[in-house]
Amino acid sequence: MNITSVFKPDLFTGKVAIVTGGGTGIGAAITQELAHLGCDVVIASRKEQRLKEAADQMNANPNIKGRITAIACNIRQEEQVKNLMQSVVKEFGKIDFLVNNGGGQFQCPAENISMKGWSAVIDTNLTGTFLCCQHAFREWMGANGGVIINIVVDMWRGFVFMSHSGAARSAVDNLTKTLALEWADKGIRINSVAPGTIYSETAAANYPTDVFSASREVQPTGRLGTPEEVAALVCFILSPAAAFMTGIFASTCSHS
Ligand SMILES: CCCCC/C=C/C(=O)SCCNC(=O)CCNC(=O)[C@H](O)C(C)(C)COP(=O)(O)OP(=O)(O)OC[C@H]1O[C@@H](n2cnc3c(N)ncnc32)[C@H](O)[C@@H]1OP(=O)(O)O
Ligand SMILES: NC(=O)C1=CN([C@@H]2O[C@H](COP(=O)(O)OP(=O)(O)OC[C@H]3O[C@@H](n4cnc5c(N)ncnc54)[C@H](OP(=O)(O)O)[C@@H]3O)[C@@H](O)[C@H]2O)C=CC1
Repeated sequence: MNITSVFKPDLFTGKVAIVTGGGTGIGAAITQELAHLGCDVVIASRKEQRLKEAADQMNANPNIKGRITAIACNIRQEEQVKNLMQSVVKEFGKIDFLVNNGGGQFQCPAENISMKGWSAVIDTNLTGTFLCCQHAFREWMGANGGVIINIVVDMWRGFVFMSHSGAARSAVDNLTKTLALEWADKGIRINSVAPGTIYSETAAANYPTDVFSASREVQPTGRLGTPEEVAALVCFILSPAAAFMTGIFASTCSHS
């Protein structure tokens, strides 16, 4: 994977981040960029073997200065989220950054979505994000401050055939705004970021048809975005350059 850093090489030296879904696609690019800038990163998701292999592969990159550690966690399970936050504080002594990137959905017309499928998407994207924010607050950030980024989608004009995800992400954006207000006096900044339409092998594997190629022509840039371009925006918001930015929705591209 490429690293496209435009920041100072030691920007995040000494910092500790958690990136959910940090072993694949956009999450892996965020992880690599953070580690390139000196941050220790804990990546967390369900598929432990794939997660560990991703961490090993990224740690083998000679351009990485931070250490990348894998901890299995299903963000839908509160005990696993609590364990993730407690393990990171125990091993690294703090949590400076939390990037709630783990999530996703399947395409299905609204009238055909089963209750189980609806719940899986809401529990992953809304409740999972809430649990990660809440337990990061309880275990570290409430007493020490920090920066949180919630990865959402550009759902403002609807999210066709992904009504469950559009509803969950819109709720996450509102949650972001509320937490920004509730937690500002604790030194916590929290913003949401919507990637434009970003191709990666793992993202594409979730769709039966080539939805990414199909959406290329409606992009104002005439091309899809890259995971590295989302990582650059995330690193900007985590950095002191965005110290006055909280409760904001930002996107790498408004047409998805
Ligand atoms: C225009 C181009 C797209 C641009 C925007 C791109 C946005 C992106 O987000 S790309 C990233 C895509 N990555 C992912 O979505 C990864 C994560 N996704 C998932 O893990 C699943 O989609 C999940 C959110 C549904 C969670 O999966 P899991 O907990 O493993 O649940 P199951 O697979 O067991 O499914 C539970 C339940 O959900 C229903 N269901 C699942 N897939 C489909 C489907 N393709 N069609 C219809 N219904 C589906 C179904 O009811 C499942 O239960 P069972 O029937 O018992 O299997
Ligand atoms: N690619 C795109 O165009 C866009 C992507 N997004 C969002 O960006 C984020 C990253 O997507 P992208 O990199 O493209 O796709 P990927 O499919 O590569 O990434 C999804 C990640 O989420 C993790 N994940 C899913 N469910 C859970 C769970 N219950 N607990 C913990 N981790 C979980 C997966 O790991 P595991 O399976 O091991 O749990 C995987 O690493 C997602 O939230 C996605 O919806 C938003 C807009 C556009």
